Amino acid sequence: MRALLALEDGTVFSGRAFGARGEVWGEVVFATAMTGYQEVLTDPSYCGQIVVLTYPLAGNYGINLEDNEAGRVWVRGLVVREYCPTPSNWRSTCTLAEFLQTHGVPGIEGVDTRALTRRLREHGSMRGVISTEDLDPESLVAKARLAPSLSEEDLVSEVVTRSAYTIPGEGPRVVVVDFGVKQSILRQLRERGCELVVVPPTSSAQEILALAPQGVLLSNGPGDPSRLTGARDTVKALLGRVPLMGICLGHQVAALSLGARTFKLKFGHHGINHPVKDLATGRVFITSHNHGFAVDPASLPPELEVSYISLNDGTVEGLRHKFLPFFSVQFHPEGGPGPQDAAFIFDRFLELLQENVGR
Ligand SMILES: NC(=O)CC[C@H](N)C(=O)O
Repeated sequence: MRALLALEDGTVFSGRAFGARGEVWGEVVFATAMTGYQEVLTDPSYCGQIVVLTYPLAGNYGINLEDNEAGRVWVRGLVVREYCPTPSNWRSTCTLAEFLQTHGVPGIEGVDTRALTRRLREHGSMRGVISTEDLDPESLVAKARLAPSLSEEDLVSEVVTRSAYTIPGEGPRVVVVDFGVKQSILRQLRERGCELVVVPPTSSAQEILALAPQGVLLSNGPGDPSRLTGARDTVKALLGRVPLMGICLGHQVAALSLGARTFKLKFGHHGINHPVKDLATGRVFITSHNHGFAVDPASLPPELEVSYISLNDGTVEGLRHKFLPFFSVQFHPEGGPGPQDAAFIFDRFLELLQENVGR
């Protein structure tokens, strides 16, 4: 069955449908990881986006029961060069197309993803529509132009927990403020023995402090961080009262709470081999990235310092507070997908909790 992908700049790509039938719109972004499509599809940070995989073959190792980052697919649509309907892997329980069908998400294959990626790289991320129903290119382009931008959508409230829940552990109690948390982040904290209380992002500072946490983790999540003014004020009230760590959206919200600004990157960082440099040691780490926004270094207040930068484009990739127990990373120390070379960041967080015991 034929499917079309139309972009707001008027470009239309024709391909074959796989996965669910239907029509979806979203911000079209390219992701450069060669593996890890299951983690990408289920990462709540991708809510609102149509993902183009630059690696030309998808589906060859199927879908398994262990690699989900959430209980459902969050990307709105998937674009690939070639879909493999015959997966071969001992863990595979279904095909990529079946997985997309189950979750009602359309895929389109047979697209010249190299040409598409070059266009996104030149023009920046764009709104787009995938359809298996409306095969009129002009009408689809018009729909792409009418679609809301990512910044106009309230995506965080779509993906988060409605009520708090606890994951038991023998170690320090950590409150995770859920903006769309990935399972891999919770896993990293659980492996270090933490007792986790995952709370909705609408929780107030008093509600969070009433849980007597030894630390608070601000999670990853979808959309434009500058929309989250309530969470920004909550983080401001928590700063200095409890050790804090932010990852990706959590990092951006924390920066905003300290008066910094965020801005939209042209086409974002979505991949698993992004080099970042630790400015304190000069050491370089290969890290997993998934962000379309970044903190403006010119807007940082004097009490915040940049701890990591991207070696690809100089983007701020980490922050540290000079006096208060707070640090954050824009990249993903948990991998999922991607290398866990920077998983020691979670150890740093636990050290920060220990340092602050009894304060
Ligand atoms: N993975 C994330 O938390 C992404 C943060 C934010 N939505 C961005 O695109 O920059």
